[in-house]
Amino acid sequence: MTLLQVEGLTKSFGARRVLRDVSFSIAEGEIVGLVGTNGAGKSTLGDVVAGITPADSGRMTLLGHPYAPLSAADARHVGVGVVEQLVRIDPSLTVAQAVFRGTAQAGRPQEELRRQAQVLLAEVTLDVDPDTLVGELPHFVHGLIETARVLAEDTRLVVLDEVSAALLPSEVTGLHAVAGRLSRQGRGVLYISHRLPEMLEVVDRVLVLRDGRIALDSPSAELDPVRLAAETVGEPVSVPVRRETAAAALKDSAVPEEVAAPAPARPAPSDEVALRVRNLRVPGRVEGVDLLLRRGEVVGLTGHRSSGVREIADALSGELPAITDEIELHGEPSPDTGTLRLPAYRPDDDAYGVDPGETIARTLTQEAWGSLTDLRKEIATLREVIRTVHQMDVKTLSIRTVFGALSGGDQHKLALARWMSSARDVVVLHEPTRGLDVRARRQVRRLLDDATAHGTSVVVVSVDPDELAECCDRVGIVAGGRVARWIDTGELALDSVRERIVEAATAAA
Ligand SMILES: Nc1ncnc2c1ncn2[C@@H]1O[C@H](COP(=O)(O)OP(=O)(O)OP(=O)(O)O)[C@@H](O)[C@H]1O
Repeated sequence: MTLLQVEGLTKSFGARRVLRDVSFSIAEGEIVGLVGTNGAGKSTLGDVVAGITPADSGRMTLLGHPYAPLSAADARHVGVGVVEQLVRIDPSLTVAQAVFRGTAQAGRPQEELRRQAQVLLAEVTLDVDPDTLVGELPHFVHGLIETARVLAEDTRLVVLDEVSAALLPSEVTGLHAVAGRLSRQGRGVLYISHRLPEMLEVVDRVLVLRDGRIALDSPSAELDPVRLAAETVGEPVSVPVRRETAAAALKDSAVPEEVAAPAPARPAPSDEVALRVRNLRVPGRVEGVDLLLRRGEVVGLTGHRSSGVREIADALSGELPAITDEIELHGEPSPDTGTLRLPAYRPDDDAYGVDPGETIARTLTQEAWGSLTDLRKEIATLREVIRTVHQMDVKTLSIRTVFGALSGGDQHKLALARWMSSARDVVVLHEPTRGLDVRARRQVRRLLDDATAHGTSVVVVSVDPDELAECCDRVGIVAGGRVARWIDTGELALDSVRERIVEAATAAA
């Protein structure tokens, strides 16, 4: 039976028309994927379904009854729940309080809530004590706590907005198990994601939102990741390749040419050593890591939450005190073997360290703006802003739009572009393509290409095997505070790199 029927939805923000005549349905027990480029309107559509944002026109029915929620609470009341994309839970709550906040069970005795929370957290594969304060946990857990909260409610339809974006493959498997369970219980799931290969493993059907309309409504069995990526952007997509000729890479891949075009191959990094670290230790957490980074090289690091990968990254950027036997920078031994202070980009940090109320123009020119003294300089600066907005394909009508009104992916792209513009030498990037669509991933790769061509070397720390496969020359799998294995990505097709990373990370866990 049809659970949700959506007909002719439209939605605009000011002059920006985001949804145009959107119609689709979700059957009971169906998991429906929703994909689209950054700013295509996926979250807006999810928010309309979940009562967070009202549509301008159109109608919805839930199990055949008219459904026009006035708020998220209203939607929850009739069984529609949502895990929002950039959810930030009050850090002063305990995990158990967070799971049950706003639910019918909230008033029950604490001990009972604790026990129930434990069961729900296990279901979403979150191994934390329910008494822990939310503020003490890394940001990726917020989405999982919210998912546990949706499970605690008697939900008929769940909107999962990019919950998987920050998760390891094993955690994504856990999330998919939850979606599968909801489906077997006859509930519906609207699953929003940019991680297409993983998404195709769990959904029954896929909707592609393009130019505000449903451009494709197809059973997932008829799609593969590259074809779906091409449908998402409405043109052939580039298949990233490195250190081999682009044409050869495409010839060897199983992807038909009408949906895939090769990206220009990046030059191989030079032999010059940019950074060599011997025997890096963080007592009790990192056991002795040797790291060699050549000039212009991109090296990935990944591993399970308790593997020590985060600690290695924190030691590299000086957030954790580390001990080393030797640090060599550009062939010169560093006199100070304990101090590494590589600049690090983290998308979680205070929403990119950017004021969401500031305009795009001001965000991108934070320093230059205040010091501008002549018109020519001012024009050149604004040109540069417009160039970046175009280059990163940010969907906005004006550079005076406030940063916080941009879609999640567009915010991330601009924040990264701003950060990379001053990146020099050796830097650490955490999850540089998280939440980005296939075209935006290519733009980030171009940012990396530009930076590495100018001699910058990059350490990418990531949970996403596709991101690592696309961006890195080598990937280190971390386990037990050491790099257990290096995977050289240069000679391999993307799919095999991805497979090897997942396989090695699973074996090392
Ligand atoms: N409250 C708002 N005010 C103004 N514009 C908004 C608002 N919310 C969304 N928009 C605009 O609507 C468009 C669609 O945004 P939405 O967040 O739905 O995109 P999305 O497909 O979820 O993107 P992403 O993949 O980047 O998360 C964007 O251009 C965004 O700037």
